[in-house]
Amino acid sequence: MPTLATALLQGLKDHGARELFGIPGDFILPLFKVVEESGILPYFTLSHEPAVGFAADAAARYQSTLGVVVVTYGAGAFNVVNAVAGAYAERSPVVVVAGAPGARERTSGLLLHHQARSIDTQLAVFREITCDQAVLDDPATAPQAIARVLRSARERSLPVYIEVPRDRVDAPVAPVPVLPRRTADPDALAECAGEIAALLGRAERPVMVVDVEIRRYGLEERVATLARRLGLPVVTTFMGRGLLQAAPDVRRGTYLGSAGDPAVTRLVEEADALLLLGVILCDTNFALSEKRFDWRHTVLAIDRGVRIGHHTYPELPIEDLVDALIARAGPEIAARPRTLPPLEDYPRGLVADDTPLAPSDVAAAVNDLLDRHGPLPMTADIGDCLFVAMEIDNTALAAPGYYAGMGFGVPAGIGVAAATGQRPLILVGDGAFQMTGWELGNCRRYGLDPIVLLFNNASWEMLRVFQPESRFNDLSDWNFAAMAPALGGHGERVATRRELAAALERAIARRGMFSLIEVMLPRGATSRTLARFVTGLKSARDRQAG
Ligand SMILES: Cc1ncc(Cc2csc(CCOP(=O)(O)OP(=O)(O)O)c2C)c(N)n1
Ligand SMILES: [Mg+2]
Repeated sequence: MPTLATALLQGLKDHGARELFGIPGDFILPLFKVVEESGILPYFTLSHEPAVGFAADAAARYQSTLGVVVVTYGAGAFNVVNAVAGAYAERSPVVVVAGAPGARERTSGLLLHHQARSIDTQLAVFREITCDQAVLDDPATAPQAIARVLRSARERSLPVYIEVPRDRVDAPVAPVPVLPRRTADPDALAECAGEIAALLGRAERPVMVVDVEIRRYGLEERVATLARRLGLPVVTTFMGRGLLQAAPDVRRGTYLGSAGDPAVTRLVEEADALLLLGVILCDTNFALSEKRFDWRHTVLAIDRGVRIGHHTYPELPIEDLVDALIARAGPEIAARPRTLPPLEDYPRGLVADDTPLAPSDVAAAVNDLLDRHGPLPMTADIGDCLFVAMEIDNTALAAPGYYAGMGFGVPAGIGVAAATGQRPLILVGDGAFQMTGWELGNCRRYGLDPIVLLFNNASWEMLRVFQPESRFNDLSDWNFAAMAPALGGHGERVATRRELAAALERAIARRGMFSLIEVMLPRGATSRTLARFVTGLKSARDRQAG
């Protein structure tokens, strides 16, 4: 008969988890012992729990399955709150497995170490940033509780919380079942699909817009099929950048409103029907829209619901909707006779000369590199590096584009590398690197060799563009490249286009250790995309101020 620990780990694996990330502590030591000795799931420890959360989140995003963090009670669990909040905002199904005091400790009458206000404060905090929770204090009900919570994580593509009292780890329990996925009511699904087909059929200029949920539910291929069947051009949102990498025939670019490619912006804003699949209606996706949605001609499928006009179909999973629309659509039909904008042209052909580097040069150099060597999965942090990522040809990308929390980039790249065995390209600014970049020191023991592009402008530049008068945005130059060898990697500084191109080639050829390329940039210089974003935001604020 399994124990609570082995049943939980096997249950995570049966629900799609492929690894876990964590940092042990005395309240989780018994479980961590089983993690290590059972070998049910590969595990990776990092140096600080925020990184553990970011790594698990990115692993979930890249594999379209559950990410798992295992942390100790209190100090460990509270350290992962921000990463889980970001996962919630961006609909990434991270399972938080947190240690907790045992039954006898709870009644000892003493305040426990790592306890905040009450012993259950940890559960209370995670209730706010997870869609379902379970406290495994009763071996008789624990398997069903685990199954319920893991199904919630998969169905909602949101984080969940599982609390493991440390005196329950070895309790014998039944195996954790895998509960059947709850599908759409067939009649509601048929009615909804029929309504959408009619709406699209009446339209002359329909457009499909896609965002993160089509990756979370592994729908990219089916969505591309649907677009071909319906002859719909597809545009990604800012958050959805990197989606449909394998479907360049349907993809027409990324919608960035007034900050984006004008032809793509016109395609979306002049559409007479919009099919929004998995789209988060957030400011980073739509704050720069020059035209508000006309809900009479707009369909939004997200979070197991479908809104059409001003009515909603509840409990209608997006995967069922996409399948139903594909079934209704006729055979592949040639894209409607429309003049579609050319695919966005990304900067390429960087002349490797002694010109000092500007942020957008990095995009051109990376596009040239990937043209020569093939695609690499990318992660990006918050900062101008994320806007440079918008200038890199559509390659799979994990970045906190909506939640916008710094510190994500490097741990996320480590998570992708550890989970998938692929070699990621990590884009990060100096400010964000100061937060979590040191996690690169963990690459050596796991044999990971990411390539890190560190944008060093000795500045919180994204803040400076909005408040140039503030001197607190001036950072000092930490000379990060010089520290790379001590962390087990290779580091070099580049200041010209020639140096960057050569360093990238050397990094591609260098295997077995991380390669950190410190790109020296002047304060005040930003990418073209960030400059357009700032202009767009300022004019949007002026319009609102009226
Ligand atoms: C956890 C957290 N704390 C503060 C902030 C606020 C912020 C948003 S952008 C930024 C500056 C980033 O500096 P960096 O050097 O990394 O990149 P760049 O601007 O290109 O120079 C800050 C401090 C956010 N978003 N998240
Ligand atoms: Mg900076």
